[in-house]
Amino acid sequence: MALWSIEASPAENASHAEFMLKRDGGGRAFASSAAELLRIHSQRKYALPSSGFACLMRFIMSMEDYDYLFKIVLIGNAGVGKTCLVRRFTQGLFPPGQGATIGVDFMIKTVEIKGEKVKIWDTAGQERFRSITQSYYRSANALILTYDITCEDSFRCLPEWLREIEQYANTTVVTILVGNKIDLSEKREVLRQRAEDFAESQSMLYLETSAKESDNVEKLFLDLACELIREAKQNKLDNNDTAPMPGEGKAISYLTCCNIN
Ligand SMILES: Nc1nc2c(ncn2[C@@H]2O[C@H](COP(=O)(O)OP(=O)(O)OP(=O)(O)O)[C@@H](O)[C@H]2O)c(=O)[nH]1
Repeated sequence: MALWSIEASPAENASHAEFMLKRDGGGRAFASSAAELLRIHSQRKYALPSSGFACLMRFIMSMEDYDYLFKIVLIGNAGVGKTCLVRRFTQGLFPPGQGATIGVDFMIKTVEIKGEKVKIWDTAGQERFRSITQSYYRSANALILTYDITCEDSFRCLPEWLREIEQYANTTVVTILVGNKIDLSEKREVLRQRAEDFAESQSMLYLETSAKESDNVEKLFLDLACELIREAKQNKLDNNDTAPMPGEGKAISYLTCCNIN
């Protein structure tokens, strides 16, 4: 795996660049914002080592203006639509012919929720690269456990994913179960009631989405962000803390709806 390092400008001939991403053994890229840097990084399909990932996160936190930064990680079988959900939310598009994610894909979006600037950092990883993705969801504030409603197998694997969560994720992480691809309802293999029952048995909320038609995608991410803000504020009050850090959220047993505007 190639190793990347990050340097802040001024870098030579980088009039628009604030960030420079340098690859071990040659190769570099410039970006004018941390979000662009992440996009370049993910397009080039190289995974950062976990130390690099932590470094990148610290860098973003120090360089960009925000009130909160939340890391939301999507997990679930390959092909259930994790990357498409993230793309729909962060870029407002459904990429035609979305290829399998190599390693981990990062995307970042800043939203304003009730006057607070919130950065949501999404990652979606492929199951074949679990050793990489595990280190990424260790510091997650929220996990979106995703399956495909037209694929029984992806639903049957959920207990396996829950074991991973138990093993690797922060015990206080917020987890939500998502059944994606509801635009393909004629091909549905997993009844909604069955999924709701399963989610309830695991104390998770349940939501059905379509990355393709954009159904419930905004709701999914923004409701999660709302709840994470609420928890972060509560933590701050409890601990007299100054800044909410990724992975420091407290247990949340359910999500509350809130108006975004
Ligand atoms: N009809 C429909 N197709 C979808 C939807 N979401 C994703 N897809 C398709 O499902 C396939 C897999 O989507 P991805 O987003 O790459 O799935 P993934 O879970 O990120 O897959 P990996 O990167 O391999 O882990 C692609 O062909 C998408 O076009 C959806 O909501 N509806």
